[in-house]
Amino acid sequence: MDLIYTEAGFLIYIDMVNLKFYKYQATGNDFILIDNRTLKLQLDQPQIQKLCDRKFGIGSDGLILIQDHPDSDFEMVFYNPDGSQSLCGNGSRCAVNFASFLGIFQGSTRFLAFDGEHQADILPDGQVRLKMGDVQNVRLMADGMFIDTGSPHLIKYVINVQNYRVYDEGKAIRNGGLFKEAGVNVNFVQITGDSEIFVRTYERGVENETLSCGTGVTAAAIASSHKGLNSPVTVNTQGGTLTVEYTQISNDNYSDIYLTGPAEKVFEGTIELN
Ligand SMILES: N[C@H](CCC[C@H](N)C(=O)O)C(=O)O
Repeated sequence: MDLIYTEAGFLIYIDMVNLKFYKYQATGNDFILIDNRTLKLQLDQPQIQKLCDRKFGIGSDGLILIQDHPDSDFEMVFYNPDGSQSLCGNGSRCAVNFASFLGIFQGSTRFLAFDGEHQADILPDGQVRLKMGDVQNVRLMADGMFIDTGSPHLIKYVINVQNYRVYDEGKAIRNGGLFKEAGVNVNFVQITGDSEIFVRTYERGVENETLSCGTGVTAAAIASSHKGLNSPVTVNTQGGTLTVEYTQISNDNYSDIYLTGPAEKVFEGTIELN
């Protein structure tokens, strides 16, 4: 049973709605996007889980609602498939392209996400350049470097990332003592050049490896400044290539952080939502 507002502003109960959705992917990190500006749908965790399920639903690494906001061009509300929330870098880049498709803005935008307001530009080649929040802390831990780029990330450097047991080791760390409660995204990183890395990520809330993770590649690029790499960093992932730029102010302080890469519509459709 859902509560929604009609165009006239009436609050009505509905048993089932034919929900229009759009499917986007950003370097293989895929998302369901819904224009929620009029619908004002409030989804519960079982509905989110079902929509994101790759067998019983549409299938995705997350779900994003686009909503009006009095102080920004729009607000994006992101959910992991398990219903948990955080900033989503690749999802934000998809939301920017979707909001432009909806005619909410052209060229440059300011929108609200889980960790506050972000600015983004759609580049002439269609890639999206997203401004990330500043980073004030790089914590060296036994298991690797911990950096929060709007979602929590652990960075581990490995020799042969292509053959690494990302799922097994990522799952163990994410559910291990230190991170069991809040969870963490685990990024396995191989330095492949003077300003190039390859990143594979086990994602919290997806509870699996994803083909790329925007906040993860951002954290990995920043961590790599402690390994002698400088901005801009080319980050290759299983799903494609991204670029991370930043200004390092001090050992732990980074600002003007930008994540750039493609974000494309794959298909659109409707689904019956109970
Ligand atoms: N799973 C992450 C959120 C999505 C991160 C990733 N999809 C991205 O592009 O940043 C978490 O719960 O911290």
